[in-house]
Amino acid sequence: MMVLTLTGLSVTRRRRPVLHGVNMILKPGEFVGLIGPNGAGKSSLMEAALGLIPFSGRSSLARMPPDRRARHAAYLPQAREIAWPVSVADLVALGRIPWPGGGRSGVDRIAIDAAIARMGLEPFRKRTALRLSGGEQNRALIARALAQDTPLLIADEPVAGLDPAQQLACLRLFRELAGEGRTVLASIHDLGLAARFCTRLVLLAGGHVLADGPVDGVLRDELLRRAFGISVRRIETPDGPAILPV
Ligand SMILES: Nc1ncnc2c1ncn2[C@@H]1O[C@H](COP(=O)(O)OP(=O)(O)OP(=O)(O)O)[C@@H](O)[C@H]1O
Repeated sequence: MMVLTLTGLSVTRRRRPVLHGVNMILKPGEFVGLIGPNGAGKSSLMEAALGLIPFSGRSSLARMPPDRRARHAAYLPQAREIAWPVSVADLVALGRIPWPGGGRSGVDRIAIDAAIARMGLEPFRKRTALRLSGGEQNRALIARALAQDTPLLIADEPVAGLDPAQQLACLRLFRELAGEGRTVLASIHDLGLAARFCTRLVLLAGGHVLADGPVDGVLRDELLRRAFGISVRRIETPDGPAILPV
């Protein structure tokens, strides 16, 4: 069973085409890193796949009715906006709205507590989410997405603004989710982290998929030069490759 199928997905923004006929199939157990330069179309791809912006082509997710879609995919948008002064626990509980208990059942409470624990947010449970640091707010929003308990997690730059330890914890968690049979699609700018944790990479540039496949096949010099205009130095370490842009 496919978790997400995109066929010929194209997006035009302000009459400018920004995504050109993208095809992508995501399967259970994949942690797919979406890499590419600023403006490549990574956010547009995720927003169109979710049915949040107009597109042409086909997204299996966007075709679902909204209630089913919310039980199939959780989304961490690039803009981390918390609109109201709710507690961290209440913010995470919002992830349960698509489910029958709506955040108040015993099942909901278990999912909420598990998400809070997984993101190390117990000390902040009762604190107003607006009074957290930027990185802590980010973790609370990831916890909300985890509480949604969906087969697919779409995360736009989930490690932006996190300290190095939290970056590792977040990506390790996403890898664990994939190990549990879920699917994660996340845009990541740090190529070294993407290489270490993702099971597959998709390289996007100018709205086109330049490469899609195993990490080593995508992080090739010639492809990176075409996409980013840079070369990289790759240093193999016991923890995976360190990738230094030069
Ligand atoms: N709301 C918008 N209205 C008009 N154009 C937009 C809008 N959002 C993005 N764009 C344009 O669409 C193109 C793709 O942007 P997108 O945000 O999808 O790229 P991205 O790969 O996510 O970039 P980044 O790495 O900087 O987040 C860019 O040229 C951008 O200027």
